Amino acid sequence: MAQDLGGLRRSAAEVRAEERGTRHSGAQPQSDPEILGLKGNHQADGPTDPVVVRDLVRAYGDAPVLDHLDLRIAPGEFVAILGRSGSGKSTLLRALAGLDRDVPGTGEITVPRSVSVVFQDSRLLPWARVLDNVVLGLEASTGLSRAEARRAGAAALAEVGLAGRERAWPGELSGGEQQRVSLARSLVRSPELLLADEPFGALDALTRTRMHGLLRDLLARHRPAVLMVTHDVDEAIVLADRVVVLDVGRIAAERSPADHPDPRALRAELLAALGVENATPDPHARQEIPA
Ligand SMILES: Nc1ncnc2c1ncn2[C@@H]1O[C@H](COP(=O)(O)OP(=O)(O)OP(=O)(O)O)[C@@H](O)[C@H]1O
Repeated sequence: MAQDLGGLRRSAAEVRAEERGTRHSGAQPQSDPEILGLKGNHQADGPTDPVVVRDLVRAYGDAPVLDHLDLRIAPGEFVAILGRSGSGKSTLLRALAGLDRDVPGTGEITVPRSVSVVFQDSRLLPWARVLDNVVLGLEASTGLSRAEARRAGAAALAEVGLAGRERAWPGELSGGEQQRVSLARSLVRSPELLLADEPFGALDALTRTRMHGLLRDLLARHRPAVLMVTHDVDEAIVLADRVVVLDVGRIAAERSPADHPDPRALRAELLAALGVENATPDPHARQEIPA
């Protein structure tokens, strides 16, 4: 048995573990029978439980990529993760998704029962029509009938502005439309936690801005907690309740845009935490983090 998780095939062990509960405890030793993540100390958390990362360590070789990291995400909270290339952003996201079984480490992660992942590339199956991509695995994971799953999938496509495109092939859609399908595929599963790894990183500026508006609307309706990795400081400020800067696997700065008195100063503070010295002076110009 396998289940689709935002485009990822998940093993039976992962699915069983997820059904049992929501708590997993760091990377597993290679010989562990439940090596595939979401294992150990499981508890049936309710829909209002936060995401908790405690003392998380991940390392490739000697150098820690995540260095005793603590992070908490409240239900419905949107946390954006910024950091230079190699600072551990994707490693953190993969740990929360339970996709880092091959990475040595320690620590504890508690996530809600229902987690969806969106990546920079939409990861749609090219040989399946749009609606089939959205509902793939949905019956098995939710207990919906085929007709109910397809109705829910069509409604999700309508929510992302793609009503009428159910029978299109992914290759017939633009990059932005493909990301909309990817969002629909995630949201139709009513996730309590949405993990997004540079979801708009491959889109042009105008499409990206439109996607920001769409995402905000969707989140206002669905209210999952969100952890989004991005290279775009302004995207983080615009979308997130809290912006966290990672530096070599540690939190170097945290800011809540809504509480910050001055957006320009906030931007400058975040860029300074990222080690960007000559920031673009115009706050409306996008500021990407150099590698
Ligand atoms: N499978 C792997 N094997 C060895 N090292 C790895 C592996 N995956 C990641 N790393 C290393 O871990 C560090 C953190 O990687 P990670 O992908 O989490 O960084 P990131 O902050 O997401 O970077 P980017 O912004 O470039 O995507 C990097 O130094 C990277 O080279």
